Amino acid sequence: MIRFEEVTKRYPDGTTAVRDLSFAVAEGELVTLVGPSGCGKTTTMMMVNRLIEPTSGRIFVDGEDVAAVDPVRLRRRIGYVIQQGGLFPHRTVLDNTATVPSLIGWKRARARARAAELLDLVGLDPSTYGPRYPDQLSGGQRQRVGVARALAADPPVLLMDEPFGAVDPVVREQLQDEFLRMHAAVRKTVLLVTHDIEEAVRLGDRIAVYGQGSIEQFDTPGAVLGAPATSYVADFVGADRSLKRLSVTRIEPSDLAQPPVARLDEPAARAADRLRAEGSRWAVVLDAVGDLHGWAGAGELGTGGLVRDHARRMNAWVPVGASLKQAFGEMLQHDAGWVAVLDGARFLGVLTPAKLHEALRRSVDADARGVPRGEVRFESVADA
Ligand SMILES: Nc1ncnc2c1ncn2[C@@H]1O[C@H](COP(=O)(O)OP(=O)(O)OP(=O)(O)O)[C@@H](O)[C@H]1O
Repeated sequence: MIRFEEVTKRYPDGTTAVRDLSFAVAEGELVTLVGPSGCGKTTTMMMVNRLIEPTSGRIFVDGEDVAAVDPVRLRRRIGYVIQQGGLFPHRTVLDNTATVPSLIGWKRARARARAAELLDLVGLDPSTYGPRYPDQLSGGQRQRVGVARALAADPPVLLMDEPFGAVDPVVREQLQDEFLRMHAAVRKTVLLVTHDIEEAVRLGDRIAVYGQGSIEQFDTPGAVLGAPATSYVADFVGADRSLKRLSVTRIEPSDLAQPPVARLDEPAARAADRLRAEGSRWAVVLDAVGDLHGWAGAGELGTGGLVRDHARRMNAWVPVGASLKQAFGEMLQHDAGWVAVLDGARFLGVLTPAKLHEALRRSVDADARGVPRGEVRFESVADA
């Protein structure tokens, strides 16, 4: 959808902002450009909508060389979000959001209806916020309006320059989550600039890590964190990259342990026999329809009665596909030695700290070798 071919930008004062840049962004893909200040990220982005012209090389959007497209027509097809939202201070939120549809000749009522729809999509009630002016909004709300405005004409491509940069970390994480949900629904091709590696990893399908004026590594978050291509990238992603990796590694069924399962209404002695046979000290307890209830220990089950007499509630669970970080968070929050992993309501297995560690190690190995995680085997301390 977006393709750079050997693009160089040299400013009149001799500064080379980017050198021989070649990369491509697939349709519907979200690529983050990350790197230290002054490395050329913004220059890269602004060449896509021709706010900056390259010195040499070519850039294609949807197969068309942008140099051959009228810049005004080009920008109508490309949404642009900048830090602080870049809103017009003297226009209401609704009119700000309706800017592009109005520019391309939509009737006022249609443009405003579309703007209201978009405000709703970014979590702002149009009847409350539509009539306000930008300075009557919080920083996070202004940024949402910026995103709504960029989406208003339904452009296939979205350029975002530090769109969540100007808010505190909590609001920032909220905005990122909302944006990811929205992106999953509307699936635009997105190029997003950030200097924050956490944000790059969290949002990007792939990440371009910039050195000075060129890309040092262009790969998935898992690969960048697990197998940095150069020592520069390793330094940039930081010594705690394994921790960051927790948030991008999704739980797969092959990661899970399968402890014995007992039903609430079965005789405890029968469950205790099963635990003994499997050499386990506890069982996961499911209710009559197979939903997670909690757990029960071998000792208590051995004293007879029904499983329900001994079962303890357990609320630590995550859906399959959640990140290892979420699973670890649940464990800590519930002070639990394991979390259940569910597919909808169906119990799939449990993640223990040892299994979590194993999943992390296998994902690093899988990325380095380019194979699926389920195929990676190794011995862990927990097996010994
Ligand atoms: N108009 C200009 N004239 C001369 N040099 C420029 C101009 N615009 C940018 N530069 C230089 O080009 C280099 C890349 O700038 P760019 O804005 O693309 O970096 P960036 O990675 O987006 O940085 P930041 O994260 O600080 O915004 C920098 O050295 C910058 O000083």
